[in-house]
Amino acid sequence: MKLYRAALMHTPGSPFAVPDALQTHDDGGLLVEEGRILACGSYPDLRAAWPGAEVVDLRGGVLLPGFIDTHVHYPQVRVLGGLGMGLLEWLDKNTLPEEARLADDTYARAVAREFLAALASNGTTTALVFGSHYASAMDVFFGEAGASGLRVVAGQVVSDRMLRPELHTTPERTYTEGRALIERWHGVGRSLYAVTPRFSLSASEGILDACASLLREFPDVRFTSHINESPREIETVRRLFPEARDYLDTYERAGLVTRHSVFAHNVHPSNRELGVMAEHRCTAAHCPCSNSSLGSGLFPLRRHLQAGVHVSLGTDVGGGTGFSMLKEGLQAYFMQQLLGAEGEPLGPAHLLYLATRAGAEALGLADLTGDFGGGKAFDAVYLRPPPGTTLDTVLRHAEDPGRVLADLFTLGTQADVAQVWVGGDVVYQRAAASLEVSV
Ligand SMILES: O=c1[nH]c(=O)c2nc[nH]c2[nH]1
Ligand SMILES: [Zn+2]
Repeated sequence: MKLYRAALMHTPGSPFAVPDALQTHDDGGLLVEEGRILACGSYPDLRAAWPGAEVVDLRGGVLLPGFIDTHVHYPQVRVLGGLGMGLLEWLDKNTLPEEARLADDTYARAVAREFLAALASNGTTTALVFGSHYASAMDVFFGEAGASGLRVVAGQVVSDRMLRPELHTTPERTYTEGRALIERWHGVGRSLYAVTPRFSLSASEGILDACASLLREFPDVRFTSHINESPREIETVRRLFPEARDYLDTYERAGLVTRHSVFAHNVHPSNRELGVMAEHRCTAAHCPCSNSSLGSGLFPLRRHLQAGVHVSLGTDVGGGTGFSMLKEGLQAYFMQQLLGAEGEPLGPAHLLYLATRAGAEALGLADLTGDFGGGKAFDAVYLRPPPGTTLDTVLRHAEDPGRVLADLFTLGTQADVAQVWVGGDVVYQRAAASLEVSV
């Protein structure tokens, strides 16, 4: 049994629903046994109640629940930085040529390792991962994910038009390859499967129906895709699906809008779409860095909240600008500021919730991860800025926990991530002398 001692913060509830959702302990303790949290509270109280527990002294930094990235592309890590393009040009010129390279398993393995290492070193402990178009690259990915210790929900991406021929499949292969991957990987270790048509623009009704067959056969499997990202994309989908009422309807008619569905972007939804998303309790994964970089638009967070649609956060690497969920939270804040009177004012508790607990809820994993509640897995990120950095200076002068959290989102980077645990296992440790001091 270990007692981790640090300043700690988490959001067991939603700050969009309750005012005191942020819980903090300046001198906090987390009691952990076999990777599970037994108790979370003030260190002196826990120390008195469990005097025999081994103390891991992490004072000087802040312990947060591990970040949960609900939209990030495995094959795109090497093509980050493709600036100056809108979505469709960016896919065509920057991204799809790279995705085609994952046909080679050796290449795919190197990319998978880079991708998983980047998640862990940024403090992300769970991710909903948009996969590769190639089934073999997904076998490689799930194998590497198991070795990394991270929680991943991932699936083969399927498309049968409008991309490039080598990335296209058929409804039959969508079903047979998807089924084999689910049987091999869903529920194995910390991995789960997500059925993943790329977007309706690149998927015929046959492909969407094959996806629906997989979901009917494996009801516990998750679903993810893109929606309502850019005006040109939306217009193309309208032309491709003349019968559909709107973009969501292309998925809805196939039976793909469920509690297990996570739709990335949704920057330009209609009120009807928001109503249907709320009714089915699915999630919009907001990706503010990607929306800014690709010029997709300003996410209408308030309209989602007013309609009752659940919202989580995603980095959308490589349309986004990196793996940091701290940066993503800050950009979400910026975008609401830029919306003026239509923006939803976000405070540090909202940012932490969006980067952690909201993702766990989106993925149906809130009983397992997303906060430090008793019985949950010890999935955590320890942020400790190197001495002399601006964040280090600012934190020394922060007057209350809310301000500490705001400072972490404003100034925190990958360099401030000192250690990361999943289920009590260390999955990342910054190169330096060990930070664990047993007393
Ligand atoms: O941000 C995005 N990244 C992608 O790779 C993609 N594919 C379809 N639509 C997309 N949007
Ligand atoms: Zn995406």
